[in-house]
Amino acid sequence: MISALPLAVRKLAPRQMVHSPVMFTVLVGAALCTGISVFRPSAFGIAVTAWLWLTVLFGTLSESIAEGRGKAQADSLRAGRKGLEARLRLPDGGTRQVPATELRLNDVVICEAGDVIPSDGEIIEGLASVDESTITGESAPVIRESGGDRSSVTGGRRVLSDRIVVRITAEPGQTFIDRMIQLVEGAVRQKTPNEIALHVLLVSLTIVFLAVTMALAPFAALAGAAPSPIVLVALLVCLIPTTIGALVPAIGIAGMDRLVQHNVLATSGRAVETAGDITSLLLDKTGTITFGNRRAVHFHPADGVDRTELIEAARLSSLADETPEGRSIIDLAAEHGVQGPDLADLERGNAQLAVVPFSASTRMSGVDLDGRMIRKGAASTVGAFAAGMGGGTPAEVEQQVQDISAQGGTPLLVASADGTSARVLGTIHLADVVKPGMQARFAELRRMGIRTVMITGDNPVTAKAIAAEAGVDDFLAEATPEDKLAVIKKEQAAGRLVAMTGDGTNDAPALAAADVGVAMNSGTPAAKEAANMVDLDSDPTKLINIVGIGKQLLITRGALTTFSVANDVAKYFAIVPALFTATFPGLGLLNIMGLATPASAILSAVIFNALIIIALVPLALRGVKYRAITANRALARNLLIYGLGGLIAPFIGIKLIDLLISLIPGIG
Ligand SMILES: Nc1ncnc2c1ncn2[C@@H]1O[C@H](COP(=O)(O)OP(=O)(O)OP(=O)(O)O)[C@@H](O)[C@H]1O
Ligand SMILES: [K+]
Ligand SMILES: [Mg+2]
Repeated sequence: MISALPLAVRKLAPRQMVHSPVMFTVLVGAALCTGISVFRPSAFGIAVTAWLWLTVLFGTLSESIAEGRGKAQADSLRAGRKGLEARLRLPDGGTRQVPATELRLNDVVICEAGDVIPSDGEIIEGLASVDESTITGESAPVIRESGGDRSSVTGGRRVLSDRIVVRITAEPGQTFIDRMIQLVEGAVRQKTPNEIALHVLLVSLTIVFLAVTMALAPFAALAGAAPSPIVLVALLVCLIPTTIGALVPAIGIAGMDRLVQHNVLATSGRAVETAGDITSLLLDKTGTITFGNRRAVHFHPADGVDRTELIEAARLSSLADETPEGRSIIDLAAEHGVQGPDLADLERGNAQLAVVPFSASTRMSGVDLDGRMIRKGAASTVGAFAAGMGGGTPAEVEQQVQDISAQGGTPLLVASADGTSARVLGTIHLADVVKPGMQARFAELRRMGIRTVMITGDNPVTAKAIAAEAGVDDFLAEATPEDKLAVIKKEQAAGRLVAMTGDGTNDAPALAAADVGVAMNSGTPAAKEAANMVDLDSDPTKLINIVGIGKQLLITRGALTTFSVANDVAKYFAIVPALFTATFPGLGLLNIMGLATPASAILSAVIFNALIIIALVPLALRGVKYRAITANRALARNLLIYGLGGLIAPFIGIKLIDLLISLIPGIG
């Protein structure tokens, strides 16, 4: 608290204060009372003035305590980057050592085992194991490689083995760590829609109570008991919602901090709050529910096809395939002793070569080589390709496809055609592994009332097997990027709030359209750019924590608003009767508090009003405990606890302070 003081004092500048109209009103009141106290000093006036200043200071203090915690996080992030150097690749092929902070978009750098990756980027060549341990986590080596959906790297992580060539994807100051630093320091905090709504409420209440207080003066004057300006200011400050006005920034900052502690980076507070109301979660399969290192494990030739012929065709179709799947096929072929020729050999031999790259829409890849069309891909599309040229898919191949799919593997059909006829040569078995612990985590999401749907480009049988193994509620197979987007639009049209988790470039449109888009940190730069959150642990069930944080944020703000407003109402009934009992003896009946004097009643209320801010700072930072109950029940519970608590607290607090004050001579 002490270390947050200097910042709190700096925040007292009027330019900063206008952002919070409630606290700005208190600031103006404090200044007014200071002026009056200078010209007409009284013990009461000076005491009230001092406590008004303390009220403003406690307000800025709560905010700077929250920011201070973020700053400590930010400093440790910065420290990790200090003096970081990069090996920049020059146009002539040589390299030069430059400070990491000078790297620009599209620069190409080289990282070898032991190097710290200087900035965010995409691997364009090579494969490496990278220590993805995050700010809070422990060491977690993962494989990153060019070509597929696991191609992005984050600045500040260490390469553990091998060598990669990385194209920088972030301008200086725009990297992940930079954005995280800005976020935790509160520099880019924009008001969320909920915060704006609350802001409007607070401004309205302030205006209403300003009018009430001003109206009180002439009425009281008519009755011959004109209150002094200091009393009026004190009354106003007690009535306007200072508690919540002071704590709102701290609540928001604390929510963002909690997210960073869970290794989630959010680009907006809005997404975090929306997460609290999510009812459906759509997930990509490969790389999100599974690890995404889909590798070829087996070649199954069709009856009458030589195994080597299948392997050679599979290998040719993958020569120019930059995806990890494609490269794993080349590797498996080599294990079977099938090696040359490679692309360069073919070009040197003047072969007629056209590459057909893989796309998630065609679900197929391959080459056209000297009039021969070699394709591999999803059974449905390659089957249709062969059928188009009169080549049927043999029954045993169909069976093989079913068998691989039933095990949760991805079958790729290999076919070869020459323009007049086509043959299906066999299948390649791609295997992938479901990330551990998914079942229990998806069950937890179900308990929270969130429906999980896996959307995959894979075939329905594979999708069904993986869906069952992971324990999602539903799945959609053979989905194109457009289908993924359409599912989100449909859910949203039905009035549901949708979260999407994905890792691939083909997930980017859906990630952007979803109310909450969470990209896996292992994913492509496009996916991470489109999403409004990135999970550094690449855990698709992290949404459980995100939802919890979102709900907690909303509940905390709601609870403290209820408390604050109830508090102000109670203060009104505690001090107004005490103020006018002398003038209107009838009000004596209402003066149940039996406060010592009108002056000590006012001062006690002002002191209570200031102290309650400090008393609630820990709750604002920690957050009100979130339980998995429905929103209505949570609301009812909070109204009861914080509403009732807010009504009762001032009566007790003010009475106690009044007792203490009445012991001090000179006031009242
Ligand atoms: N390199 C490749 N060459 C040919 N076909 C491929 C290749 N990679 C994948 N496929 C086929 O295309 C289908 C869809 O591709 P992919 O799995 O990338 O789509 P997706 O929509 O991202 O789904 P997922 O949820 O599995 O990530 C795969 O199921 C597979 O049949
Ligand atoms: K108040
Ligand atoms: Mg994918």
